[in-house]
Amino acid sequence: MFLNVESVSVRYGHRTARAAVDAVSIGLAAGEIGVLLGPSGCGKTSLLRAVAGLERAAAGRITMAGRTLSDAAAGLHLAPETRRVGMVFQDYALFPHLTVAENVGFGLKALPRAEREARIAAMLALVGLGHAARRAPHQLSGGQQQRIALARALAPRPELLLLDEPFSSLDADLRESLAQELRTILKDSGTTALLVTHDQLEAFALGDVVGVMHDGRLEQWADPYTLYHRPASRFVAGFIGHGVFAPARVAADGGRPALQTPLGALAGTAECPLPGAFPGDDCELLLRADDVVHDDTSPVKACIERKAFRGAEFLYTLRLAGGERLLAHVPSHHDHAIGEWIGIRAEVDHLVTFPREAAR
Ligand SMILES: Nc1ncnc2c1ncn2[C@@H]1O[C@H](COP(=O)(O)OP(=O)(O)OP(=O)(O)O)[C@@H](O)[C@H]1O
Repeated sequence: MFLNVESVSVRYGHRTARAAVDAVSIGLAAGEIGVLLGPSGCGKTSLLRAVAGLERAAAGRITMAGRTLSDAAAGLHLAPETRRVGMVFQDYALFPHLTVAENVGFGLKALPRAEREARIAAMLALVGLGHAARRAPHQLSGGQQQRIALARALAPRPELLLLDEPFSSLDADLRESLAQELRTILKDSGTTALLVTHDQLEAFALGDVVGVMHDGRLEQWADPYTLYHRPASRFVAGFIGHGVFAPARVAADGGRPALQTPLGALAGTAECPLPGAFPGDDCELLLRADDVVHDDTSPVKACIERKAFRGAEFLYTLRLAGGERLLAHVPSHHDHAIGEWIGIRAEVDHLVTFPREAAR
């Protein structure tokens, strides 16, 4: 791997304080985009800052392209400016008294003038703002300023680009288009990048690999498809997408093993074998809103408790006769009233089960 973060911990204050980052390991291949995702306070920014060298790792090692950047056991900690790492922060902090071109050229002072100007022009072209070179930052929109911040960070050819919530001060529409653009720019320039966000759509739009953090720990480090369809923990399953945990039981269905669920028996497949030994064969099945299909011919009926319009679809909150609650995405031309009973069935491609939690 190009970037290796090995069992890194970050602690603020006393050695015995709870770790903000607790023995986290991740790796990125050259040119890959990694995203750290998780709720506020889970430690994403602290991990990013440890990679940047802005925080000292209390334990673990960080290496990049064969160089050791941090090694807590050996007491080694390279200063941020010697790590060949570029950074883009949330508040894009362009220098207001410099032009756009001067901002982009800020880290290139050591280059001969002609080379420097060529690099500035190339970076401005990369972010689609070649025409804005002579403007002042305040003459640009928020999204344009953030693209200049990106050009400025990429100009000195960092080996790794770190981005901390780069779009959080922008409005939702702009965020989505910039996320797509950012991915194209990073891929076109072959940049290896690690980005922090709490927005899962942004993480999925950008990341080749996404890490979900919770209470300082890394719960899973995987591609977006795997995170969604094969969450490794109950926390990841609950944090990503819409879904519920339905009580289920491993039992025989006409002699074949099956999972008995409130929506009927579901058979395992070679790809998704039925779970092995749950105590008493009881477990909980993750049922995502897109695993539950509206079907008037189904014998299973559910009452609509709530519905949220999402344009192309509704997100229905449903209650079965037995009291279990489910979520379902239903095309928005199926506009049923709250309180109405509709037919539903399960269409589950991936059986994801967890041990049943006693207190639930
Ligand atoms: N400089 C600091 N001094 C003391 N504690 C800190 C410091 N920075 C962060 N923490 C604590 O470390 C934990 C992780 O914080 P961190 O900022 O890394 O989380 P985060 O996931 O990036 O959160 P957010 O999305 O809100 O920025 C939190 O409990 C936070 O209060």
